[in-house]
Amino acid sequence: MIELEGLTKRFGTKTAVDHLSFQVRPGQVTGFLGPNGAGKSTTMRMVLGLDHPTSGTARIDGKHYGELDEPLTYIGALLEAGGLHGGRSAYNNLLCLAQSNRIPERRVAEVLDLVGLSAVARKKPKGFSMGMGQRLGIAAALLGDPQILMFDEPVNGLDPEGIHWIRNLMKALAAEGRTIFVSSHLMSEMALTADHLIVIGRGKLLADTSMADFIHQNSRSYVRVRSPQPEQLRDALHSSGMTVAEEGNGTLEIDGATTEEVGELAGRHGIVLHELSAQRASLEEAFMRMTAAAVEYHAHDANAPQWAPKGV
Ligand SMILES: Nc1ncnc2c1ncn2[C@@H]1O[C@H](COP(=O)(O)OP(=O)(O)OP(=O)(O)O)[C@@H](O)[C@H]1O
Repeated sequence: MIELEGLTKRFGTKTAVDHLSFQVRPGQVTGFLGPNGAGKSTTMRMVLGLDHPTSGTARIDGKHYGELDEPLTYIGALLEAGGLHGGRSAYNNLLCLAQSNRIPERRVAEVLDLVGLSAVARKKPKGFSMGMGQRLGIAAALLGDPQILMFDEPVNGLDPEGIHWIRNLMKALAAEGRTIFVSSHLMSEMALTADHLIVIGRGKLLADTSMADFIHQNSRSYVRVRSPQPEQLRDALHSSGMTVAEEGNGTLEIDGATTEEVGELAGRHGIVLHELSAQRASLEEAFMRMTAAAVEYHAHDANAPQWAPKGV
């Protein structure tokens, strides 16, 4: 388990992480979400003892990272800036790490096989594609067979096959009872991967919730209907007590109704429909609403937050 208590980091006058307290539990994938610059990487770096907190603590199974004997056997991490040696073969990179953590050499071949890099084990990572580099970083994280794994934006820049592979790997590791903590700035990606969500904005905790609750609370369901007789349809819907919003072009949105109810009502009144569909507002929209006030960089002339995926 990873435990944060009042974790705070200031860089000069800038507060990157602001009194964060939460726990990351075993047996599930916990998504760590927030806009660019929210403080996700800084938080992860403090968990790994790479940045020192201004105040507060980050503990791994009750200990600071520096107090762990052979830390790779407790926690493995894939950070954005990979720490691998480009001029040394993939195999030798992992072998160095294994030796400094008293991990048996046979484990190097095992993890290379696990991530599908056995065929290029003797090649140097400087010639690797982005996807192969990510796989090698994951092999390094898995080397000590740790119970806790932390991935910082692992799908950035990957092709769909690579994204699919990482997603399934994280789920499989969680199903083995491990603690998986993965950061992303994309709600849509996390919706497919995480069981639990921690959302931050400007270094502050905004939500700590199960994915199921987040979806339940934030996804609005409604019926969309389009008719060449919008006035008659609106009056019929109103008189049956439904809440209707007009979207232009004869399109109406009805909250809390089913397509059956709306279709049958239109039929009873002899109203022609050109569209009748059940809709669900995207989680990305809910996430953007939640973090809008906490987004660090806004677009110049729009109210919408700047939300460009990194590396795109
Ligand atoms: N070494 C540093 N010196 C000064 N400011 C820093 C440093 N590291 C991070 N920051 C600032 O702290 C804030 C949080 O950055 P951090 O990289 O942790 O955010 P993030 O949520 O991981 O964002 P991203 O998704 O862009 O990586 C940002 O404003 C960043 O500019």
